Amino acid sequence: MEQTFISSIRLNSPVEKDSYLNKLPVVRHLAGMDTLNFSSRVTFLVGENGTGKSTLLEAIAIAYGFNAEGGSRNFNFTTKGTHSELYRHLTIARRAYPKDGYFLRAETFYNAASYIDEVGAAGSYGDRSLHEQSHGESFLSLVQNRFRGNGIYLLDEPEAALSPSRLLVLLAQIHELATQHSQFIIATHSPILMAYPGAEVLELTQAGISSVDYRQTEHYQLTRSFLENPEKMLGYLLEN
Ligand SMILES: Nc1ncnc2c1ncn2[C@@H]1O[C@H](COP(=O)(O)OP(=O)(O)OP(=O)(O)O)[C@@H](O)[C@H]1O
Repeated sequence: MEQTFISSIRLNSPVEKDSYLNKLPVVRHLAGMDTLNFSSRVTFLVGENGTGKSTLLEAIAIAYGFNAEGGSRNFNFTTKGTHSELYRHLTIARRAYPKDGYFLRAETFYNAASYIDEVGAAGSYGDRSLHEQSHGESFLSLVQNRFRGNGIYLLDEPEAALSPSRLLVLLAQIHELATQHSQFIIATHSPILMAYPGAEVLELTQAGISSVDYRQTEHYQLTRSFLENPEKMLGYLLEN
C-alpha cells in the first residue's frame, strides 16, 4: 500500500435531517460504512451528473483546510458562499503532511485567478496573469508552474478546459507529480484521465460507492461504443 496524505474519510455525525445532502447516495453510503479509504496515489471520483462528486470533493477540501472556492491552503477569499455543510461532518485521517497542495475547481477558477492577481502572486503561475491566458492555457500553466510535488491535489473536472492533446499533457504532469510523492483525488468524466495506471476509480451511483476497473465505467463503455461506430449510435439516437 502506498503512503498517502489523506488515507481515509468517515462521517463523524449525522447530517441535519432536512438537508438535501441526505438525499445524495454518496452521503447515505458514507453514513453506512466505516471509512472510505484512499490507498492509491491517484483516485478518481466518477459517476453520473448529480451523484455528488463535487459535493464530496469540496467537503474533503474544506475539511482539509482549503478555501471553499479553490486555491492553495493560503488562499482566503469568498465571492459566493455556496458550499455545503458536509465538511462539518467529515473526519479526515492524515497519514503524513504534504509540502504542497491545491484545490482546483473549474467552476470557480476565474475567481481564484482574480485573487492571484490581487495578491500579486502571478510569479508562481508562469509570470503572466491567468486572466491573460485561455481557460485551458491558464489551467495547465497552474499545474506546470505552481504544483511542486510532495503535495495533495484535489481537482474537480480538470478536463473541462482541455483539448485532448492538453489532457494527455495533464496526464503526464499527474504522473510526474505522483512519482514525486503527491496524492491526487480527482472528480472527472474523462475516460482518458481515468485510464491512469494504478489509479483507483471510485464510482458513485444510486447504490453508493464502489471501486471499479475504469473499463467498467459507463464513461469508458459509451465513449468506446460511440467512437467504434458513431453511425450506429447516432442512428438509434436520431431516428425519431
Ligand atoms: N444548495 C443545494 N440545494 C439542493 N440541492 C443541491 C444544492 N447544491 C447541490 N445540490 C444537488 O446535489 C447534487 C449533487 O451535486 P454535485 O455538484 O455534487 O454533483 P456532481 O456529481 O459533481 O455532478 P456533475 O457531474 O454534474 O458535476 C445535485 O443533484 C445538485 O442538484
